[in-house]
Amino acid sequence: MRHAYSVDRVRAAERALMARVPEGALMRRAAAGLAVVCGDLLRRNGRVYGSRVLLLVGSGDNGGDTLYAGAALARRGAGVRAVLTAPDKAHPGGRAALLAAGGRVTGALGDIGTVDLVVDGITGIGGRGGLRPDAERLVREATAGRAPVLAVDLPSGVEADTGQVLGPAVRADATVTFGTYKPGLLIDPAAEHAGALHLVDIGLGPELPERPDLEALQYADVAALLPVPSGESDKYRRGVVGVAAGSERYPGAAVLAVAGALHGGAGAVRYAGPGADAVIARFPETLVHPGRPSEAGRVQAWVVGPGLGDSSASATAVADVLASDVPVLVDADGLRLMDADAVRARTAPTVLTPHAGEAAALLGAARAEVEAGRLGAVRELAARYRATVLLKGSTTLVAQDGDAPVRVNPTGTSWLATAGSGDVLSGLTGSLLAAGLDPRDAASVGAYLHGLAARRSSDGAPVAARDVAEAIPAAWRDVYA
Ligand SMILES: NC(=O)C1=CN([C@@H]2O[C@H](COP(=O)(O)OP(=O)(O)OC[C@H]3O[C@@H](n4cnc5c(N)ncnc54)[C@H](O)[C@@H]3O)[C@@H](O)[C@H]2O)[C@@H](O)CC1
Ligand SMILES: Nc1ncnc2c1ncn2[C@@H]1O[C@H](COP(=O)(O)OP(=O)(O)O)[C@@H](O)[C@H]1O
Ligand SMILES: [K+]
Repeated sequence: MRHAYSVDRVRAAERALMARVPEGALMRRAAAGLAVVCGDLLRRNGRVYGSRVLLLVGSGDNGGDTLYAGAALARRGAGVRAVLTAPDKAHPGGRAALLAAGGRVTGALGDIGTVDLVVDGITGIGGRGGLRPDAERLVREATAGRAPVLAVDLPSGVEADTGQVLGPAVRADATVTFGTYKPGLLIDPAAEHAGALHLVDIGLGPELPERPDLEALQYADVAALLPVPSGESDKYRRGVVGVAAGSERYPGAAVLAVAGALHGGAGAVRYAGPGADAVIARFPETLVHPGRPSEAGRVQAWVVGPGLGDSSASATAVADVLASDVPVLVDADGLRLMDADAVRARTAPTVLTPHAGEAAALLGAARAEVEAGRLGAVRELAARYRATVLLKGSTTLVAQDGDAPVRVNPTGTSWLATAGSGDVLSGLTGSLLAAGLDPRDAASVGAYLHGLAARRSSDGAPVAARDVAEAIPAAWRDVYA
């Protein structure tokens, strides 16, 4: 599991650790780790000795880390120049170390044409509200060349706790972060500014609380959660998932949701609705019923919503499913048709899977607001609907009502932004629910496999939703291996 902690908790842990170690030890550890990554980057296109490194140094400890790392590079023969945003406030120890190692300190940027690496040490966890105008100008000019940009702790200007980008911010090729990930490194739009992530251990682990603010499943976590049949299993014990999706107008949504559901670990898929003929033509293994969900037979979880359209029959299907006593996943048109009180009154789990536009409609906000502040939006929805909420998009987040950490999905590709791929995800996730995963696990494992399947089937080229569904078994095998 990859964890992220908010700034307050990072600072509290740092205070506890600092009380136990010699003064300056943490900054030395951070700077040493930073210098190693700088060295690796420089060696990719040459070597450290004789290379030219430009440090952008702010007035806090983020600048201090950067100056000490610059000193280490200067000792290895790099030509290191530091531009200070506030010369009288730069970290005195770091500045002295750089000068003693033969580095230079200036107030002006000078020629950037020959620079091999730009290190952004303007702000870390102490930065707020985007870069100030003078820092913004410096960053713009310093990063106009071809040299890679490495951010220290965080790309300066992004919000560490939320992933918001409230003003101008550094765009880095890579970020070296200390002690633990911060939420902003994992959530777009800030995550897009961070590039490749490197975590440097400074000994903070034992001081951090057990429960992170954010977590990301890794291969091994997902493998441990996948429902795998045993000798005792039969199709009913593995769970039956019901799919209430599609309409005369959108029969394809029914087919795609069923395609996802067939690959999610349930033992059987029941389909209820007007797309029965289309479903059976494509997937003869489906148990179909042309009428309402409550008459379709017993299931262990329902998926309702994709392609339902607006008819009275679709409203009935949503109400039917919400009245059931099994876990329910509501997606797409179902999110519009559902009665909020009926959702809140449910005793079995409910999973809502909106994209940003649907989330905005549920919150009475603008879509852009949701996209800019995903973490706040997903938490708010989970609390309002007393549900598990999977917010789709460039960063998929899963939040549950209560204080469990929010999950951020590490897989996926922007090629997933294609019609129908959400239908596949809802079927897949519903199938995991029917197989017995708890709602938070089902949603995060569903998103993980879906993203991996998309990457596998895309491999850098456009994909269609059905390609994603077909690649789910390969993604499953990847994880399980
Ligand atoms: N606290 C610790 O024990 C450790 C901290 N470390 C480093 O220290 C950093 C935190 O240091 P600080 O708390 O001094 O804070 P920062 O260095 O992140 O930033 C604070 C400084 O930036 C200025 N600033 C704030 N917002 C700005 C903006 N929008 N534009 C331009 N300047 C702005 C402030 O005036 C302040 O002087 C971490 O990110 C990390 O890099 C590491 O050395 C590891 C140990
Ligand atoms: N920019 C993006 N980067 C990564 N994944 C994305 C992006 N945009 C959308 N997705 C993913 O693509 C899928 C689209 O789902 P959805 O919006 O419901 O589409 P549809 O309704 O057409 O099925 C979701 O899994 C979502 O997370
Ligand atoms: K920084």
